[in-house]
Formats: sequence, structure tokens, C-alpha cells
Amino acid sequence: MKPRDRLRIAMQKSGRLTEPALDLLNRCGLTFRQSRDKLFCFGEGEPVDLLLVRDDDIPGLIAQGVCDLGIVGRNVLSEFRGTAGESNGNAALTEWRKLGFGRCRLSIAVPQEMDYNAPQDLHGRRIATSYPGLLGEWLRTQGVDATVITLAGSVEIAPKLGTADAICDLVQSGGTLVANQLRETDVLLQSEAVLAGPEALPSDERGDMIELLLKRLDGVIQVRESRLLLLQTSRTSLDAVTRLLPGGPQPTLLPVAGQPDQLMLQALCAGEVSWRQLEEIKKAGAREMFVLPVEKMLA
Ligand SMILES: Nc1ncnc2c1ncn2[C@@H]1O[C@H](COP(=O)(O)OP(=O)(O)OP(=O)(O)O)[C@@H](O)[C@H]1O
Ligand SMILES: O=P(O)(O)OC[C@H]1O[C@H](OP(=O)(O)OP(=O)(O)O)[C@H](O)[C@@H]1O
Ligand SMILES: [Mg+2]
Repeated sequence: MKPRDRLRIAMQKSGRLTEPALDLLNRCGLTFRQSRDKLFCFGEGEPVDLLLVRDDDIPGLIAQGVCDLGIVGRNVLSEFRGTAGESNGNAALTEWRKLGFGRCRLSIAVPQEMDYNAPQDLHGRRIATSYPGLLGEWLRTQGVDATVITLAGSVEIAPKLGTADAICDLVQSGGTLVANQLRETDVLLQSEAVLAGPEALPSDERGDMIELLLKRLDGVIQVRESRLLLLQTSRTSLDAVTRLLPGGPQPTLLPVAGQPDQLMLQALCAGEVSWRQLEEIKKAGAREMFVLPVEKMLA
């Protein structure tokens, strides 16, 4: 293969991961010249280009060295790793970063009326899936002997059509399962989009660019997941309120003008603050609560 001096990242051409992946790269300061419906996008500022492909092709493109990195679901990457042995030689791919979008899980689901208590109930059954590698591995670890039926899509319909007794497919809200009178029984894999690449970084300029990109990604992900929590509390409730704060550095306390028994508390939280957490904190004595997104951060 011809040596390249520009970094090449594979991402999904059109699908669930396309917008969030491009948004993330933009936030890392990468912009691209060609329109998104083209196969190749040339990086404008930095020497980083994009290849837009079917998500299933991404691990193979990295393993073959056609691309240096890829943004792909862990489900697709893990399936490739499991089946890569025979067809792709030494395809040692790794997850460089978890990207926090495209969250879903790979699960077994059975018809609602089926008597199912444990994986052993799948003995001798037919299971339809688009993930034969991951399913086969799970069945082996469970010591279950079942027939794996590989389908490219519309897996959930297989039990109704009588072509399978159970399925193994992606679940997010569970809506598709309910619509097909199926119930989820076992989770094989928790998935989200990841930045995938070879285990060893290239030893040329591309390796330096990857290191720079990883640093920027870390900053972008940290800011994206950070929230600033502001609230008011009495000094007597302070301990109870502080105990309930989501993880992060020590909060800052500020006096409230004209109310010596009151404090304004400011806390940087490392993740989303849920309504439930807010309600608990309020019960402990807080009021005037605000949760703000963080735009930029420089420690
Ligand atoms: N319901 C869902 N909610 C969230 N993420 C999902 C969901 N379904 C799939 N994903 C994740 O998004 C990835 C891409 O899903 P999508 O449906 O766009 O793929 P696809 O139909 O295989 O697309 P392609 O045309 O690129 O092959 C999946 O591999 C998975 O990681
Ligand atoms: O649990 P849910 O929120 O219902 O999501 C799960 C569904 O989403 C994905 O399909 P998608 O919507 O991409 O349709 P497709 O696979 O037929 O393209 C996946 O293959 C499941 O069918
Ligand atoms: Mg696909």
C-alpha cells in the first residue's frame, strides 16, 4: 500500500452515527470540504480526510490499512473482531475512545408467550441475528447448542414468519420488540459509538495527528458531559445537600447578599444531572436550582 501522510478516518455515510460523528469531529476543529453525500471529504485545516462508507465496512477498512481510524458502533467492531481471525489475518483493532452516542445493546429476545427462564431454554432452537459471531460466542459460553440463522436485517420479524424461535438484535428503547410481540431476556453487549483503530499507532506524522486528535476529543467529551449546577441552600442544610451532589470537584460556596444564613453553591458535575437527583437535592433543603451546559473549559 502507498504510504500516506494524511490521516484518514472512516465513518458511516448515511445513518444514525453520521450526524453525531461529524458534529464531534467539527468540535475537534476538523472541517471538511466536500459535501457529505460524496464518498471522500478532504480536510480543510488539518491533514485529516474522511471516507464515508457503510458502517459494516469500517473495521475491515482499518484492518486493511485503507483508513487509520473509524467511528463505528462497538457492536460492529466486536462482531468483526470475533470473525476477523479467518478472513482478515492479524486484525488487531482497539477502541481508542468511547464517544457517548449511538447507545444501544445487543440482546436476545423471545416471543412474549414463550416459556423462557434461562439461556438453556434456547437448546435446539433457531435464533435469527445479524451478529452470528457475537451470538455464537455467547451461546458457547452459555453451553447452549442452538442454530444460528444469519439475516441482514428485519430480524425482529423472523419469529412471526416462523423462520426462527428467538432473535438476537439491537435494542434501544425496546419499541421495536414490543411492536413485534417479543420480550428481551439477555443482554450480550452494551454498545455505543467508539473511535476504533489499530492497537499500534503509525510511527509517522499520522501517529502525531492521532495523538492530537485524541487530546482534543478528550477535551470535547469532557466538556460535553459536564454540567454546572447552581443552587441556594441554608447553612444548616449544606452538609445534606453536598452529600447528594453528583461526582466532581469540591463545590464553590458564595455568600448571598443580605441573607447570612444562606449560601449559593456552584458545583461542576461530571455527567448529566437527572430530574430525580434534583428532586432529592431539593428535598435535602436546596432551592433556586439551575443546571447549565458547559461551553468551554480551561482548567
Ligand atoms: N435504535 C438504535 N438506537 C441507537 N443506536 C442504534 C440503534 N440501532 C443501531 N444503533 C447503533 O447505530 C449504528 C448504526 O445504525 P444504522 O441503523 O444507521 O446502521 P445500518 O442500517 O447498518 O447502516 P449502514 O447503511 O451504514 O450499514 C449501529 O451499528 C448501532 O451501533
Ligand atoms: O429498541 P428500539 O428503540 O426500537 O431500536 C431498535 C431497533 O433500531 C434498529 O433498527 P433501525 O431503526 O435502524 O431499523 P433497521 O435496522 O430496519 O434499519 C435496530 O436494528 C432495532 O431494530
Ligand atoms: Mg450496516
